[in-house]
Amino acid sequence: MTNFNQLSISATIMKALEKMGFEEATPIQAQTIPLGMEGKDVIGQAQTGTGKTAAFGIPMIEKINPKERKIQGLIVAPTRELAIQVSEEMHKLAKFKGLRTLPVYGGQHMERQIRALKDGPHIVVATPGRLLDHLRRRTIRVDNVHTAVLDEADEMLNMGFIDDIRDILKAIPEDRQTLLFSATMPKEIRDIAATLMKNPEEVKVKSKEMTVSNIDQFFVEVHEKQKFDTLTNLMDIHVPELAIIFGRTKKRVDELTDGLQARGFRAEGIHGDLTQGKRSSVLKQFKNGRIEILVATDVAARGLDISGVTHVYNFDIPQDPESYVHRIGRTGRAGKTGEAISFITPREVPHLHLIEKVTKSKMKRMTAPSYDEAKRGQQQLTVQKLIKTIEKKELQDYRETASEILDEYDSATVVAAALKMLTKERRLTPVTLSSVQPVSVKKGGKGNNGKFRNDKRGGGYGRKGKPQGGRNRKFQNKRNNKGNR
Ligand SMILES: Nc1ncnc2c1ncn2[C@@H]1O[C@H](COP(=O)(O)OP(=O)(O)OP(=O)(O)O)[C@@H](O)[C@H]1O
Ligand SMILES: [Mg+2]
Repeated sequence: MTNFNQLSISATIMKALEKMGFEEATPIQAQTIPLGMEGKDVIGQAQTGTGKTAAFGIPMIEKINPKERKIQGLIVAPTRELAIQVSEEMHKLAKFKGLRTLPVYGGQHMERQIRALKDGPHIVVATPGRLLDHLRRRTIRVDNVHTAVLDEADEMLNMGFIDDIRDILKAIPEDRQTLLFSATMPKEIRDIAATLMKNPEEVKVKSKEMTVSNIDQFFVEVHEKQKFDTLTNLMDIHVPELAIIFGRTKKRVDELTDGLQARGFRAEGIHGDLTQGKRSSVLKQFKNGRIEILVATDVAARGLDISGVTHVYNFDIPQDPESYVHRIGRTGRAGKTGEAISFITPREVPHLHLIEKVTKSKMKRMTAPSYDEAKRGQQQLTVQKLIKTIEKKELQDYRETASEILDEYDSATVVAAALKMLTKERRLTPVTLSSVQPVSVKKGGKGNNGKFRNDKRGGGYGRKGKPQGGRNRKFQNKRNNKGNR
């Protein structure tokens, strides 16, 4: 274990780390902060939830001159929610140094954003689409940027983004320092990455598996038509504190959310077709526990750090092993434990093995619970509610009626009736989802290691409307397809 004070970090950042409760540096932080502070280009790979944000954030902050009110650090992240979160973490790390950090993302009011930019932030955390819009309009100047970071680098260098990222990096002075971080880095993408950097140092935190060991991984083999009942049965038994359920498409997420609500779960969906206002409010409700289940497309798969997520359900198994790694990584963060449960239809079994092979981890078989087992789980929940009410001791007004009924019936019968009334029998609300095709292993048997997907860009990234390439052809938008997340 490495102490932060062994890493020559300046006093203002040390103060921030103390305030944030960081006692020791994580392995990726211990290995990349010194390289970053030397000015080296770094490709950093470490498992989900192991503190990559501070690993690139600290060296960036160290290099920034607070007196110069120009953008000196630029971080690009694939989704709006992640840009906001990274910006918040950077703000916490940099506040005693007096740095200003601004998130810039699609779906936000352009005029308001331009005003905030005029305020002179030192660090900007942006999504690629909106950043390019600003570069085209010349409302963001990156001539003074000396540190550029691609968070979720492999995702950003996928087919759908690569041209945008190239254009962004071309606008930044060449003598910049470039830092690329992710939990996954397929070789093909690493090769592309190297072309954008100067003699990058590669740091890969050694571990046998791509996934963290504090996530217990399970799979349930289940026919498509039984998936939904199995899901609600499982949740009645697991009783997650907070759970994320991943579905394959936006429509799927909408249907799942409706179905879960109909069965009495506090669930909301998040995907790229929702307004930014809705996306933000859903995430806020989830973070403060007002909703207990977040149903999401892959738009929520990467980077999001929400404490209290105890369970991740892959209602639909993801196509790419990388996506699997990131999705399940929403639990088991910063040393906490979590469970990941993936639903596999019988035809998807080969795909399960592919994911296990690429991620070098094993999923244990979990049997689908029976309805009776789930019903016991539901009753336990009701019992807990009942006990809470008993402990509140505000029952005086009910005692007389209670003793009257106990004169006529025995106490077990009365309690059983109360439990029945208070327990929502979920089975009584039938839910049918539109059918979907099973995922299949791609030709060649090796699968698609997360590379070169061009079928799901757009929706999650907030690019709405036409490109505005007129002013500056260099920043012409080449991508305008509608994604499925
Ligand atoms: N040294 C540390 N000590 C304690 N907690 C830390 C430390 N570094 C980071 N954390 C906390 O750990 C959590 C995960 O960090 P972070 O989001 O940076 O992980 P990540 O590696 O980027 O994960 P992902 O691959 O999912 O993006 C955050 O809540 C962060 O504040
Ligand atoms: Mg991260």
